[in-house]
Amino acid sequence: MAAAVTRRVGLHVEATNGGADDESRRNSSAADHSPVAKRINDAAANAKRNDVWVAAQEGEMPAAAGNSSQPPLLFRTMKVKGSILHPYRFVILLRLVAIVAFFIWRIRNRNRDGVWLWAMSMVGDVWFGFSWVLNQLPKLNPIKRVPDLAAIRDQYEQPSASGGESNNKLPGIDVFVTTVDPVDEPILYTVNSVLSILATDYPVEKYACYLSDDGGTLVHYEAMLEVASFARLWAPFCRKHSVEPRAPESYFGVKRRQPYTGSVQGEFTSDHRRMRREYEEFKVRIDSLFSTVCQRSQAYNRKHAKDDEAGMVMKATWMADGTQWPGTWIEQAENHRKGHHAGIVKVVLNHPGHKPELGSPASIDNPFDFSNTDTRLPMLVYMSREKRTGYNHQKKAGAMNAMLRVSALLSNAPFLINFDCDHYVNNSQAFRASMCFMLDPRDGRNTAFVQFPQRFDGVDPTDRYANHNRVFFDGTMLSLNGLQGPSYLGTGTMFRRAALYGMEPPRWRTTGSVKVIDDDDDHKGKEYGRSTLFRNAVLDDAANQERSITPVFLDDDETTTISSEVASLMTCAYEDGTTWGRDVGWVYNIATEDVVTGFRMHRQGWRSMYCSVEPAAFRGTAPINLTERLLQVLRWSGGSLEMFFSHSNAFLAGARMHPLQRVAYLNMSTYPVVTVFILAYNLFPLMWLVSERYYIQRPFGTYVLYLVATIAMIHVIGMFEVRWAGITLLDWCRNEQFYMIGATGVYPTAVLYMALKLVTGKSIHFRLTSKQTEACSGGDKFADLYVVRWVPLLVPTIAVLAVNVAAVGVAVGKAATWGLLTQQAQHALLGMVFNVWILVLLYPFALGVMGRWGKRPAILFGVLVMAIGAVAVVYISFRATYYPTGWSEMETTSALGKAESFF
Ligand SMILES: O=c1ccn([C@@H]2O[C@H](COP(=O)(O)OP(=O)(O)O[C@H]3O[C@H](CO)[C@@H](O)[C@H](O)[C@H]3O)[C@@H](O)[C@H]2O)c(=O)[nH]1
Ligand SMILES: [Mn+2]
Repeated sequence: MAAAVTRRVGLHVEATNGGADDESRRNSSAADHSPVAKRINDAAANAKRNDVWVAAQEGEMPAAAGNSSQPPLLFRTMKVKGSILHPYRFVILLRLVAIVAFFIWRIRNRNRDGVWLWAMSMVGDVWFGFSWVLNQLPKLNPIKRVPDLAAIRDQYEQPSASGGESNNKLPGIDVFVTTVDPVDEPILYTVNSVLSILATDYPVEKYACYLSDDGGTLVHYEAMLEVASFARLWAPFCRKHSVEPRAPESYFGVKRRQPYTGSVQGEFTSDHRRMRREYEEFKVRIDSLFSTVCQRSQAYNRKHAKDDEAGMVMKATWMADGTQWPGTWIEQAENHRKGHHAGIVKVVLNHPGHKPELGSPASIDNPFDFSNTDTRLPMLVYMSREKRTGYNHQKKAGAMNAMLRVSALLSNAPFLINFDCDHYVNNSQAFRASMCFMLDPRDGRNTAFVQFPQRFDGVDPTDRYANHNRVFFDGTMLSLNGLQGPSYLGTGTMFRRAALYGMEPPRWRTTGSVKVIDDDDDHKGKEYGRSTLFRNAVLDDAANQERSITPVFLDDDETTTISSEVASLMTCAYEDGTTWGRDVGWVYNIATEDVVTGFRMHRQGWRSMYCSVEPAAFRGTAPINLTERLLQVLRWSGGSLEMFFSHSNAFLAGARMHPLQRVAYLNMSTYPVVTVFILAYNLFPLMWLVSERYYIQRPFGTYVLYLVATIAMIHVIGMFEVRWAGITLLDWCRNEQFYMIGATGVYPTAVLYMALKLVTGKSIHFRLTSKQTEACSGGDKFADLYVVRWVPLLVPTIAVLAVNVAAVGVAVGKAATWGLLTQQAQHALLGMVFNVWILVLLYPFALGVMGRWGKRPAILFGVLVMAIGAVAVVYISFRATYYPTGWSEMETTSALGKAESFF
């Protein structure tokens, strides 16, 4: 019943949003023709939507030079309307008062017997209260910002009168995609990610796409060659018919197609059909790459073995042009294995030049008529940094830093966007949308990064393990957006290159110049490394933030110097003796590089912006397998504690960080500690199993009353957040449940890990989150949900489950022994409410460890009832055997509980 209600609320909210989407989609198609009309429409749409959010004023306008008019604002700011915001803040205040009163009351009513228990629980409660404050304070002022695509078009993209080179002033963007393994991170995701980037709606000559392959596998490189050739059809097709999304797998997977918004509807159906066939063939080619490479290599190896006098069979992996692949080989060999191979850069697609190139009309060879469509493609680069044994490669952060340097020489865009290989561009206006924040006349120059929410495909419909994480992506992030800005979340983020280089934000620069521009060459060498070309690129970056990209053609003979310089930028040794990984680039020596990298920028005084658009800008995949999900949360919580014990501790942030932003970071780096107390409380019923006499606090009735009140208030606050964040009740419940699952099983491990690291100085290796693969699931889309992989991480939560089931059993047993109306039974039942609540929270976990049986929750309930019944029976018979004449403790207990007349 409850589930049905939730579902209905969910549907309702979705329907409302869906309506708004249609509205904005219609608007965006009209926008190309009339920006003014769009803005009017937008305002109307907003008026309809503003039952929660209302317009707000933000920032000072820069003084207009002379009599010229003010530059237009590129985004609008919204705040939560007063009738929701004020009561929300009031309840928070009320709860603050309540917990203070609670502590005072507890101290006044100290237990004289069992002080140790009382004191321990007191420490726990103080921590609960404190961490709640850390979590709640930064949420007082949520802000939403809406990019104005029409305004940025008006200002930066005037069509040129002559129709030749466009008069487009949008700055350049380097797009980074990281991958490691073509199997663990299915190559189909990676090629879709790159295709969606190549086909996105941003001027092609103004962005470049880089794929970093940490595995150094030939299959990845050849996949990029296939992508480049397929994109010659795919990108013009997307442009011609304005299709969305532009990742083919999702595009063809969409059930309900959007209304057509292109300009040649007549040709759409046949183009679409042909394109689908092309894509199917493309997928077959990608699938067969593994065997193609293998067979080719075998053939070459046999041939060379014949040529070779000694007849030695080589085990090399060969490229199509008959040369050996410099990266890792299928059969491992010296210098060609994982973690030990040369660096590789290959420009797969060169910079396209500035003039649009229309395609040809349909012909026998080419069934698509692209005669009115620009067929150019942006620059595409494959790279794999050098790896050597004995070096710490710093995982993703190391890969990102290598890309940051290499791209500085090849295209040097002032902005960059980074994606994990399992994320793709879902809304082709996304790049432009984030640019609205970077170029806004108010505080754009001080904006280091624009973070988009992460949205996921392939999550089971009820989102058992809270993969969508809407409470975080829509609640927490909008709150930070009202402070200094959202934290960096690792993927779907646009950066200002200068901020990654560790430069100061303009508003904090004392002179007009930037830190990097000083003539002390030695100093720069220490910061950025030896490469002069790279240091010059850094200077260029500091000088001009609105530049286009500066293409370099690696194949050119004159650019051999650049080639060798690029090679040196990718070596392991390049960073030796520099500040890479600390003051420059992505931050090292931590399990999660993302939050700390953003933190470094915030402490320098940069701000960040949250950009949530409809339809979602980017989408990705998330682990729906319980073990995978828990391991992911383990890495995050471990990384968060590491952050606390590092130079990135929030207390050390310095004066430029917004005070509440600092509180938020403190919360982000201490939250797993709560597990100590949660575990203690959750396992406490164990004591009730042994004896009746343990009380945390007396008078027990008042204590419970306080608990119920403070917990209820958390939920009331939660309901306000559900309302302003625009999420569903289900999202919220899942979040509560997964919090408990994490806090009982994962956080203890994280705390232990951190303690070990502090003592031994050694950190543990976290593995890659493996992505779900439909291929191995035999048709069941959510098969991963039903696979249990046993890891020690599961044990504490199972223990908590068992203890609480037993406690319910004992409570039932007591009620049966003493009769419902006795005080013993009432206390037991009251305690039981707590146990049942824990069980409800852990319900998804229980389903998860059941594996395939979890498909039928009825079985779980059956087992539960039996277990509870069994414990109850054991209790009753135990009582009957040892206290056959009645309860000797009865008098003691009621004597102790004089003040418990409440019940
Ligand atoms: O040695 C490595 C290891 C990882 N990666 C890439 O890093 C990304 C993230 O790794 P993954 O294992 O998928 O982590 P997730 O848990 O899925 O990622 C989340 O958490 C990470 C921080 O722990 C963030 O960096 C990610 O952006 C965020 O999506 C992937 O693209 C990998 O290909 C590398 O390039 N080199
Ligand atoms: Mn991921």
